[in-house]
Amino acid sequence: MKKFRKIAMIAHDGRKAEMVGFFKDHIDVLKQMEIVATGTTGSHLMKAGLDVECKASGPKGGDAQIAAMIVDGEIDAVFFFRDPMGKHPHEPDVQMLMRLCDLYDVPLATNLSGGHLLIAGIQHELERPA
Ligand SMILES: O=C(CO)COP(=O)(O)O
Repeated sequence: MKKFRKIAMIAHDGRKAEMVGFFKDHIDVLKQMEIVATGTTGSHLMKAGLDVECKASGPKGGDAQIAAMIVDGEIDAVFFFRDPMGKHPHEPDVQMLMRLCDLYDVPLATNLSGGHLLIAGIQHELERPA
């Protein structure tokens, strides 16, 4: 199992409130890692209490920037709360990011329940003796 040092957090507009609630629920685990986020998601998360590295907004290339970090081996897990009912001009970037998670075997949670499970797995790893 890999160690979790840096994670990405992304939420479509219809899922941002959920992401902020998730962030607050798990802040004790999340504060042990570096967090990178797409622009608007990141600004919401910073207001909720932790330092977050903010990339461009999703429609302006933020997903693509995080995808490039995945290729470079910089991201250990991705929380991407997607809105399946929304239409997104940058859908190709979203697909690319998810494809690269699969290609590089980076764990990806695309909804709240998956997010809770992934956090539980990360917490377990962080607490395991080295
Ligand atoms: O569009 C997004 C993900 O595809 C999210 O981008 P923002 O966090 O900038 O809203």
